[in-house]
Parts: sequence; structure tokens; C-alpha cells
Amino acid sequence: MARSGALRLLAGVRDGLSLSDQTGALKAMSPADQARAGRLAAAVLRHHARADQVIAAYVNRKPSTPVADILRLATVELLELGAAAHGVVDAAVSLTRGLGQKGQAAAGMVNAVLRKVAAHQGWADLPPQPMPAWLRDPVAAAYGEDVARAIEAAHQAAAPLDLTPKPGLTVEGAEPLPTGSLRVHGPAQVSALPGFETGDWWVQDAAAALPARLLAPQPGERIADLCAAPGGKTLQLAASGARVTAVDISPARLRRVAENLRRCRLSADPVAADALDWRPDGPLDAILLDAPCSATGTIRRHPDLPFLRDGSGIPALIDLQARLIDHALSLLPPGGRMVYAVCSLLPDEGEAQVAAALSRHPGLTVEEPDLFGTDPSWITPEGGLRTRPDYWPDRGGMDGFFMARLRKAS
Ligand SMILES: C[S@@+](CC[C@H](N)C(=O)[O-])C[C@H]1O[C@@H](n2cnc3c(N)ncnc32)[C@H](O)[C@@H]1O
Repeated sequence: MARSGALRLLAGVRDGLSLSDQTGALKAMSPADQARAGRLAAAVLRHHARADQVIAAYVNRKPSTPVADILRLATVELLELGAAAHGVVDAAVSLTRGLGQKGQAAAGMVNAVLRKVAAHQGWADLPPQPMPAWLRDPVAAAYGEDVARAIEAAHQAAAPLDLTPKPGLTVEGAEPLPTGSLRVHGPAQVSALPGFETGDWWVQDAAAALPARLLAPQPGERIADLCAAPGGKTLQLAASGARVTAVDISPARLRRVAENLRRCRLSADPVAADALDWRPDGPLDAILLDAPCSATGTIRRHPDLPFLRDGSGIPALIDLQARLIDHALSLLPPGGRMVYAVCSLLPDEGEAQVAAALSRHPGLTVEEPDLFGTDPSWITPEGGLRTRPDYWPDRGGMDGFFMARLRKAS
């Protein structure tokens, strides 16, 4: 059941739907099968190129797309997930037969190919899934070829589950990270973890927790969280005692902010609006601008992203980010501070945006990041903080982010 669900998800990705867009597609399945289907589909996307390389050694001609997906799924189960050969091969053959007349004809080939794949040697030595050229080229240019390869290796490993606890709280069994986040290793059901019902923590990658900390919110401060949904950073700001307005253009996504606030027993004022038009009804002390971006820093958690994007949307995002920065700065009083953040690996969306903002806004400065648990080597020449998936390799990595704390001239 889970295998056919995984194949359906893979076909959906090919049709341009993200894995998370497809949660409704499997609703006839048990929650356990839905979760397994999602894990299998993600594993195939993480090892797509390696699986194709192995399969190519054993097929005489290119299989049809649905048969190729069945072969990939079985190959990843056999060589990456260590599943027992007879169960995997039998399931692949019956899934192939289920494709109709053409499937009946291909079943023998699938059986023969997978028996060879099961005995294949050298899987672990194959290079990791390469980033697409539109992403790999700027990443290799910015950080070097070795780093690009290390990022690809990090993408291939699934991301651990990180939690941000409310101040002073912890979660039994979770590893405390140097920056204050908690890391849960191995498979975990979020809603079954201690402290979920009582809202002691929320799910948030360790790197994603840094921008709100960089803003250093103080109790009673008036802070606008522009581009707030689903609200991880809103929760951090609210937990610090700040009075937070959470602005997002998407009413549906903003509902998730409200749900998260309710579960965590925190308060903020959610506002559905285009941040480019929004103005506060009173003076602000600070702004967090977590701008829409390519999300290329989150491929560990979203292995479908490289299959869904071709990089063509990036110039429009860069333009929007610059306009959001300019508008947000216009909302701040003299001396006010703003953290600009993006979950992107691309310097054009991070470092270059800050450099351009400094040249457009005389008197604007970048304040040196002073976050405990971060490494001084993460500080960029512009004075921002850059995180990458290949950092903390022994601990399980982190998302790629860029963030900078800007101070308006007094
Ligand atoms: C990177 S996500 C924000 C993540 C969020 N800050 C968090 O920590 O959970 C970007 C968000 O920007 C929102 N967005 C995109 N364009 C916007 C705009 N012009 N005004 C306000 N929100 C916008 C999207 O709906 C999306 O929720």
C-alpha cells in the first residue's frame, strides 16, 4: 500500500506538485502507510540519480516512466534502506503487473533487473544526488567545488527533527544543540513527543531559529514579523514577551500561525496582508523580515524542490526581496533594527541583497552577529551570518540560511 502511495507521490512531483501539496492524495490510506509512502518517495528523490545509474547497468532499453519509478523505488529500498530482496522484488513485479497490458509485458524485465540490482556492489561509493545546474553553478562559484559536494552529501541524508523550546524548557531524550535548539534523532511522531500538547516547543530547524535570536527581542517591544507563516519565528518573538504583529500574504498559511500560537499558548496579532502595503498603526521597535526566497537551503527536508524548480523564478524573488527590504526600512523609526533572513543558499538572495541595501540606504549599518553557539567562521564579509547544510556534519547538519541585523541611522 505504502509503495503504491510513494509511486503516486512521485508521479505528482513530476506533474509539478510538491510532496506537501499532496497530503490529500493519500487520504484513503492509514496514517502509518501515508507516512511510509512519504518517506519512500522522499528517499527515491534523494537517491534518484544513483538509482538511475545502477538501473542503467542492467536494462537493455529505457523503461517507461511508471516502470522506471517502480525500478527506482525498489533499487532505493534494496540498496539504501536495506529491505529484504524477495519482498521488494515481488512487490515491484506486482506493481508493474498492475500497470495494465504494458505492465504485464514489463514484469519479467523488472524481476530480472531487480535480482541483479539486489546483488549490486558499490552503491555507497556512487556520488550523491547532484544539485541541478541552476543551483549548483552559483553554489560552487560562491563556496567552492568541495563545499558544493559536501552540501550534496548533506542533502542526501534526511534532516533530523529540531525543536525550539520555550525559554527554560527542555525535552527528554532530545540533544541540546550549542545554539539552544533541541535535536531528536531517528524517526519520531511529533504529536507523540512529550510537551506537544502543552505547547512547550515547536518544530523549527536549528538554523531557522537563529534569525529571531539575532533580532534579540525584548519584553514589551513592538515587533512586526513580516512574511510570518507558518510562524516558527513569530512563536520565538512572542515567547520572548514582545508584542508581535504577524503579517503574511496568505490567509491559509496565516491560519497555521494562529493554530501554532494556540497550541503553544502564546499570543500575537496575525494580519493577512501584502507586506509591501502594510503599515503599523503605531511605532515599531524592530522588524523581522523572513523574505520569500528560493528555499534552496531546505533541500534536506524538501528533496522534491530540485525536481519542481528550474531557477527561472529567482530574478522575480530577488526583486521582491529588495522591495520588501526598502518598505520594511521605511516602517522603522531612526535607530530601529531589522533582521533580514532567507532560507537560501544563493548569495544573490542573501549577502548581495544586504550589500545592495547598504548602498541604497545611506547610514544603514550591519551589526556584528553575537549569537551564542554559532561559529565565527559563519560571519560573512558583509557582517551577516551564513549557515549551510554541510555545517555540523557529525550532528546531522542544518538548513542553509543567510541573516543580517540591520540598524537604521539614528
Ligand atoms: C520563508 S516563508 C516564512 C517562514 C516564517 N517566517 C516562519 O518562520 O515560519 C515566506 C512567507 O512569505 C509569505 N509572503 C510571500 N510574499 C509576501 C508578501 N508580499 N507579503 C507578505 N507575506 C508574503 C509567504 O506566504 C510565506 O508564508
